Amino acid sequence: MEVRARAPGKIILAGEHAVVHGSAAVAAAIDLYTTSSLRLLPAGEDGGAGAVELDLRDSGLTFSWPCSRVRAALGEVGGKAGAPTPCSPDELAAVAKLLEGQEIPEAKIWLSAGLSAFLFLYTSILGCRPGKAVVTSDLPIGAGLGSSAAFCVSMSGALLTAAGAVGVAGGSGAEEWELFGKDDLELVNQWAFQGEKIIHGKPSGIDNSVSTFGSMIKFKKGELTNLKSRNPVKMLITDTRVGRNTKALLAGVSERASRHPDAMASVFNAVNSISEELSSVVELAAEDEIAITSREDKLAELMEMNQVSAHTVLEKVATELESHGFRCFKVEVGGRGLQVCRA
Ligand SMILES: Nc1ncnc2c1ncn2[C@@H]1O[C@H](COP(=O)(O)OP(=O)(O)OP(=O)(O)O)[C@@H](O)[C@H]1O
Ligand SMILES: C[C@@](O)(CCO)CC(=O)[O-]
Ligand SMILES: [Mg+2]
Repeated sequence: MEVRARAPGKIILAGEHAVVHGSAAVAAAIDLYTTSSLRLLPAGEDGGAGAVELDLRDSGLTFSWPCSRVRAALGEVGGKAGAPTPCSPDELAAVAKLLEGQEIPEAKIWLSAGLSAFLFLYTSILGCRPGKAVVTSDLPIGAGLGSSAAFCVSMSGALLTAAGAVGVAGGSGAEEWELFGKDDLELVNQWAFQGEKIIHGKPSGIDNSVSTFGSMIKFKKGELTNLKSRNPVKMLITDTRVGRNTKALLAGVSERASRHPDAMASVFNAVNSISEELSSVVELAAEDEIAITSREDKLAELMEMNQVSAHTVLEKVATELESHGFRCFKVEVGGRGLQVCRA
C-alpha cells in the first residue's frame, strides 16, 4: 500500500527570527504543498535485506541505502513511533556517515541537511525496514516559504501513517485527502520539529506547527493560538530567486543578540508588539469594503514596520521628496579624501 501525505508551506507576516528569541510571531499556511509518498517494500525479496530509498522527483535525484548498511551505522533503531526523542550528536554523526558515498551534486550540497532529516525520521519511526519515499513540491527551496518544514511534516505524516501510529485505520479507500485528528497532528508535529532541528539548528517550531495545523496562527514560546479571520487575507508572494540559508541566518541573529543584548532585547520587544497588534487586526471582524481596506492598510503598515530595511526606506523617502520637486543624492559616507587622475 502507498501512503501519501502533503503539507503546506508558510508565510510569516511578523516576528520571523524574533520568535526564536521569545517574541510572538504570526504565520499562515499557503496553498503550495510538499507531498511525500511512501511504499514499504517486502524485506528480502531479492534474497537481501532490501534498501531505504528516497526519490527527490523535482531535482531528479534518487538515493538508496542498503538496510544492512543502515543497521551497521545506526544499530537496531526505530519502531518508536510514539513521542520522539531528539537526534543525539552520535546519531547525527552516524547519519552523516550514511551520506558519504551518496552522489550529491556540488551545486545541490544543501540537500544533505534534508537527507539527514529524512534518514533520522525514517529510521527512528520505521527502523531499518525497506521502503521507498518519493517527494515532490510546489515550494521553492530556501526562499523563506517553509520548504524544510513542509518536507519534515509531510514525511513524518507519511512515516507515522505507514507505522500505524496515526491515521484512520485502513483509510476511507477513496483517493482523496483526509485530515488527521488533533492528537495525531500533535504527534506528527513533534516528529517534524526534530527534523527541522536537523535542518535549521535551533528553530522556534513555528514553521512545522503552521505546516501541520494549517490556518493562521500566533506563535510564542512554543504556544500556538489559532487566529480566526472571517475575511480571507490575500497575499502576493514574489520569489526574488536570491537564495539564503535559514540555519546561517538564525545563527547570525543569535550572534548579534549576544553582541548587543540590550539593544536586541528592545528590538525583540518591538517585534513582539507588532505581532500582537497584527494578530488582533487579523481577527477584526470586517463587515464592509471600507473596513476591509482599512484592515489591509493596517496589516501592510505593521508588516512594513516588522520587515523595514534601510534601503526600502531610503528609496521611499527619496521618491516622495523628488515628487515634490526636491533633488536627492544617495551618497556613501566616510569615503576617500583627495584623489587625482592623470590623463
Ligand atoms: N523538497 C525537498 N526535498 C529535499 N530537501 C528539502 C526539500 N525541501 C526542503 N529541503 C531541505 O530543507 C533545506 C531548506 O531549508 P531552509 O530552512 O534553509 O529554507 P526554507 O525552509 O525554504 O525557508 P524558511 O525556513 O526560511 O521558511 C534544503 O536545503 C533541503 O536540505
Ligand atoms: C527564521 C524563523 O523565524 C522562521 C523560518 O522560516 C526561524 C524559526 O522561527 O525557527
Ligand atoms: Mg526552513
